[in-house]
Amino acid sequence: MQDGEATTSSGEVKILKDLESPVEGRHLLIVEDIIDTGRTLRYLMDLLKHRKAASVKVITLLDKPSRRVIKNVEPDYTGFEVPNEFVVGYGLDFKQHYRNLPYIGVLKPEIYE
Ligand SMILES: O=P(O)(O)OC[C@H]1O[C@H](OP(=O)(O)OP(=O)(O)O)[C@H](O)[C@@H]1O
Ligand SMILES: Nc1nc2[nH]cnc2c(=O)[nH]1
Repeated sequence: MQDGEATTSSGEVKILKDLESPVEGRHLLIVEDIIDTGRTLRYLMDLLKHRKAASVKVITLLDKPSRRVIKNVEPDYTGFEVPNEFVVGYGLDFKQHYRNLPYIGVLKPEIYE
C-alpha cells in the first residue's frame, strides 16, 4: 500500500477500498504479493484485531526479509524469499508498468535511478 509511483515505501498506509462485510469472529487469510518493510501487514493485523477477527494468517508470494522495518510481523506461508532488489511482474508494478508480465523480474536500477 505504497503510492505506486516509487521503489521505496512512503511509510504511509492508506486504505483505498475497505472490506464490505464485518470480520468479527471470522478466521481470515491475508493474501499478499510481497512483504517488504512490514508496515502494510502491521497496519492490517492491528486493524483486523481491532475489528475482532477470530484469527488472521498471512500468505505471501514474495518476502523481502532484509528490508523489514517492523520486526514482529511475519508471514505464515511464503512462496519465495527475494533479495533486496525491486521486482516486477505477476501483479507487481513500477509506476503501473510491468504488472502483466507473466514472470517475476528484477527491475534494472537504471530504470528507476
Ligand atoms: O511491507 P511494505 O513495505 O508495507 O510493502 C508491501 C506492500 O507494498 C505493495 O503494495 P503497493 O503499495 O506497491 O500497492 P499495489 O499493491 O497497489 O501496487 C504490496 O502489495 C504490499 O501491500
Ligand atoms: N513492485 C514492487 N512493489 C514492491 N513493494 C515493496 N517491494 C516491492 C518490489 O520489490 N516491487
